[in-house]
Amino acid sequence: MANIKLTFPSSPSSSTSMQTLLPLRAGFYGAPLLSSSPSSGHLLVPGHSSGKRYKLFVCTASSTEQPVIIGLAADSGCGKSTFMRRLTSVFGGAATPPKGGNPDSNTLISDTTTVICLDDYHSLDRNGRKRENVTALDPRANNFDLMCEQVKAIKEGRPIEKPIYNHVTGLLDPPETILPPKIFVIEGLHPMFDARVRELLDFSIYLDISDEVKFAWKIQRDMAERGHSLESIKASIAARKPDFDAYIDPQKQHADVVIQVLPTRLIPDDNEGKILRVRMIMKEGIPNFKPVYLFDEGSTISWIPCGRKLTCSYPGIQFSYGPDVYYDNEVSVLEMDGQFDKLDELIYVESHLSNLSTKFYGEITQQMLKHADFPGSNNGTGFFQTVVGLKIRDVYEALRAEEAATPLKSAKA
Ligand SMILES: Nc1ncnc2c1ncn2[C@@H]1O[C@H](COP(=O)(O)OP(=O)(O)OP(=O)(O)O)[C@@H](O)[C@H]1O
Ligand SMILES: O=C(CO)[C@H](O)[C@H](O)COP(=O)(O)O
Repeated sequence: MANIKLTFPSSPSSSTSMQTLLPLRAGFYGAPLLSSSPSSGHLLVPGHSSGKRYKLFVCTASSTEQPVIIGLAADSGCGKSTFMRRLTSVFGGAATPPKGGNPDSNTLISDTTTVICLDDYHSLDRNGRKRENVTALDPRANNFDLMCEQVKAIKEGRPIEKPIYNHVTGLLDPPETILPPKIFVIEGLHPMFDARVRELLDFSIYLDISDEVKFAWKIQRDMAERGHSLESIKASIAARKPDFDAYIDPQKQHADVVIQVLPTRLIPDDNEGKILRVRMIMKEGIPNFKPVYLFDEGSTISWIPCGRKLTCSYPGIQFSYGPDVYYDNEVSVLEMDGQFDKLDELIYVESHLSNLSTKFYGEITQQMLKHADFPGSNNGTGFFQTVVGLKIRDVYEALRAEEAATPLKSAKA
């Protein structure tokens, strides 16, 4: 059987560089790599007697990089998309659906990051769920074997043919090809449900939106923007609740960071859900992750910022910080209740926090100002989501550095 030499442009653009080809990625097509030469631009693979064609692809990730896998769990309509937009912005570049692909794809791709939505692993489409009388939250409506197999493949640097759940038609569409990126985010209902998938995550986040706030957000979006009636929104939340409690909510015990969103305590009996108390619950002892702290690490602190330095109208703003225990795990909790009026004054708060993982003074404030129009930019939801974005950058850089320090290990992995 003759070997095949695949030749590349001699001066490849940065996005099609030979150096971006991974041995493992070539192997995916049944073509184990015999040799490669970035300088002369070739890749040698064995010929195939069956006449099967090799499908050639080029990835934008660097050859020795193993993708970092991030899990983001939350119920539908709880701010996952907003969080993802903040995250991809930290790494630079906008995230867009795969070019030339299915217009109803749920995937978002930016220079460094690919975000897939786990709804794509629904094994039952809308009709199937109706027939079987199960919700999309029920594990029986989802294919965890395939999810596990494909997340593992990406982690090992191999592309996948991922199904697409079409939210417009309620049907399962033909699959799309996903190439291993530098950062692979799996977002949706169940990223931490299956222990095998959980094991593959390098970092995990759970967006924990209280029922009151979820209701307020649903009304805002589904009633104001999508024309749903109040009764139908209430009915949809009630119908999901038992499965949400059984299958989605328990995942928060596994998350490295939980962003909990609650009604404010600054206004007695507030039920508008506009002013929020947001808590960032950060697990201690997670590799490459240092919890943020206020003033003094490990102390219990309550802080009402000076009104002359941080303008905030009624009901004001209050921070607290301290150690706690969450599902038997030691955690640090940073809390912000209330909202700020002038986004640029956030620098005052930023300068009082430590372990923020910023690269320069004021980076968080700059990020927040960049996306002032995103929901939650004047309160703790946007603030803490931005902090977690920087923490993910930290995890990514630390894993890259570890890989660089042990090149043999990463080549063999
Ligand atoms: N931090 C926030 N503050 C106020 N409202 C918010 C916030 N985050 C999200 N929302 C509201 O919730 C809606 C849904 O947000 P987003 O699209 O980010 O959620 P999602 O989890 O991706 O939703 P889905 O899974 O249904 O696509 C927004 O349109 C907005 O109305
Ligand atoms: O919980 C959800 C996650 O986004 C959706 O309700 C689920 O994916 C089903 O989608 P649809 O309502 O479009 O059939």
